[in-house]
This record gives sequence, structure tokens and C-alpha cells, in this order.
Amino acid sequence: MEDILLTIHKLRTSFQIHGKFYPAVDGISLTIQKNEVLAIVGESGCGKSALALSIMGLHPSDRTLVEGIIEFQGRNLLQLPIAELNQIRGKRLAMIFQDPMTALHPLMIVGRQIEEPMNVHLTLSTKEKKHRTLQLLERVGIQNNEQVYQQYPHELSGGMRQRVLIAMALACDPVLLIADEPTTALDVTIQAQILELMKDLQRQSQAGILLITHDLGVVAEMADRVAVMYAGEIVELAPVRELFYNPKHPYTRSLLQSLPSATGQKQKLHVIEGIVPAIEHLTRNGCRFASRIPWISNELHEGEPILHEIAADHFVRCRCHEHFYLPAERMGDESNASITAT
Ligand SMILES: Nc1ncnc2c1ncn2[C@@H]1O[C@H](COP(=O)(O)OP(=O)(O)OP(=O)(O)O)[C@@H](O)[C@H]1O
Repeated sequence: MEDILLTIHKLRTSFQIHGKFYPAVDGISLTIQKNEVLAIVGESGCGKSALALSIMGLHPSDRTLVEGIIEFQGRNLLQLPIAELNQIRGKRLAMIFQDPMTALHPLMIVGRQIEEPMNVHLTLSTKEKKHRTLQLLERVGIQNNEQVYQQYPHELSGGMRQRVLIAMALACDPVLLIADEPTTALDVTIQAQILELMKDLQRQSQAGILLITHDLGVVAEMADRVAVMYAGEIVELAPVRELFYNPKHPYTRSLLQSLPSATGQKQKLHVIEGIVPAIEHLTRNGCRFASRIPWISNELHEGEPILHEIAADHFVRCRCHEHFYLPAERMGDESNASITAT
């Protein structure tokens, strides 16, 4: 168990809306090991970013309540004084943000920005910092590193900016990286390059990665294990192959059904109708997915759904999956009976 980097236990992150707190992350427990890529997937609004920012301690404390345990290398981050948290953030724990344009300072050359975490965490001379930064730029695949060191973010392409952000995250050799939709802002070819780069770097460094994405293609490419989130909860957790070949929870199955066919054949997408309810309107008792699969009767859901281990390392919430079918499957004609998203 010494390979466990992060243990999250019953994490609840609530936001204040009109004077009341509503959980966006609602009782999540997870672990991440050294050298493991754990993907968190789910559609917009299910709580992925709220989870990532909770781990990094980046929610404003006046409007957010973060409860539970986030144990990183044996210490509960939620109870650390800010000065001690700052010793960890940017050093052993680092984050790659979604949009490099907003994450980078527009008026500072990129070399200096990569050096910022080194200023805080490492005792290096100016020359050593520059040397390390040039090496980092090279590591993230930037050949003309001397030139890029001197450039401003707006002078670089989106893919180059994302490489710079990755270099910045790696500046102090983190053991755990949180990557929140790291390729969403990029076009498809550049996405593939950045994913390849992240995989290479991860192999070299043996770091753990918590990868947040709504893109199942990215999950298939990168992840060792996958946690599927719905309405603030984990509804399924499994090794990546098991999840893709043997999905159980109705939500996971609907996510996978909505992937276009790999053969390129035209087929209707099978997506379950509806969206994740807003946190202030969410019914929190019973199976949170029940309202989106009304053809499954109420008594087939658990009153208080828990995660069941249905195979080695494969967990599914609520027994409703045992009775679930897509109407298209029941009719035996997938091409006619699709359910479309709103
Ligand atoms: N600061 C905030 N104040 C109030 N509600 C918030 C705040 N941040 C997020 N929420 C709400 O919490 C829920 C989860 O949001 P979150 O951003 O974590 O979802 P997500 O899965 O990361 O979605 P996306 O993929 O769109 O980023 C949503 O209902 C969102 O509206």
C-alpha cells in the first residue's frame, strides 16, 4: 500500500447558492497509486472540476465547504495550514489546467513563468533555473527552446502553450499531476500529440495522474482505471478495459453507446435523454439516475444506493444495473429505437 499517493475519503464539496450550501461532490472516495492514470469521466456539471479544485485547495473558502479527507502522501490536505499546503502545491502536487491562454500570464515571457514554481520550491541560481527550464522545454517537445523561453504566450500556438503549461507543472518533479481537460482546447491532431507526450512523461517519471475529461477517446488512450461520475457521485469504477468491455451502470452504458462507431458506419447515437440536474435541484435520495431511465421501475433501484464490487476492482452503484436495458436492445433493432439527447 506504500504506492498509494492519494486517498480521498467521503469528500463533499458544497457551493453556496442564495445563502444555502449544495454539494457538487457528494461523498466521493478514491485512491490513486504511483504510476497510475486514473480518469474521471462524466458529462458537464457532474462535479469533475469541483473535485480537482478541492484536491488542489483552490476553492474560495468563503463560498465553498470542503469536507472529508484528502490524504496526500500520508497528510490530510484539508487540515494543513496554508503555508504547509503551499509547500506541497506546485511541487509534489501539480495541476495542468484546461485553457493555457487563461492559465498563463499574458505579460510575462514563458521562461519566467516556468521558473515561478522553482522560485518557491527549489534553491537554484538564476543560471541553474534557466538551464532547468530549457531542459523542461526540450522534454515537452519544444526544439527551439532558447527562442520559446523568451516569448510571450500570445506568440505561441495553442499546442505550444499547452506544452509550456505541462513544463510548468513538471518544474519541480511532482509525484501527482491533476490534469483537468488538458486537451479540450486543442484541435484533434495536436490533442493526440499532447496525449502522447503526457503518456511518455508519465512513464518516465512514474507519477500518478488524475485525468479529468468528458472524452472517452482520451480515457481509452491514457487511463489505467476509470471513475464515472454522475451528479456528484461515482457511479462506476473499474480498470479501463473492464469498463469499456463490460460497462454496467446505465449511465456508463449510455456514455459508451453515444460513441460514434469505430467502423465509421452511420448509426444513430444511443444517448439517454436529459442532463445532469443543477446541484440546487438535485434529488439526493435514491438512485440519482432513476429519472433518466423512467422505463426501469422504481422498485428495481436501491433506496440508498452504494457501490457494489461486482468483479475484481469493478464497482457499480445501485442494483438497477442488473435489470437495465436500453429500449433499443429490448426491441432487437438498434437502428430504429435510439433515444436521443436533448
Ligand atoms: N463556484 C460555484 N458556485 C456554485 N455552483 C458551482 C460552482 N462551481 C461549480 N458549480 C456547480 O457544481 C456542479 C459541478 O460543477 P463542475 O464544474 O465541477 O462540473 P464538471 O463536471 O467539471 O463540468 P464541466 O465539464 O462543464 O467543467 C455544477 O452544477 C455547477 O453548476
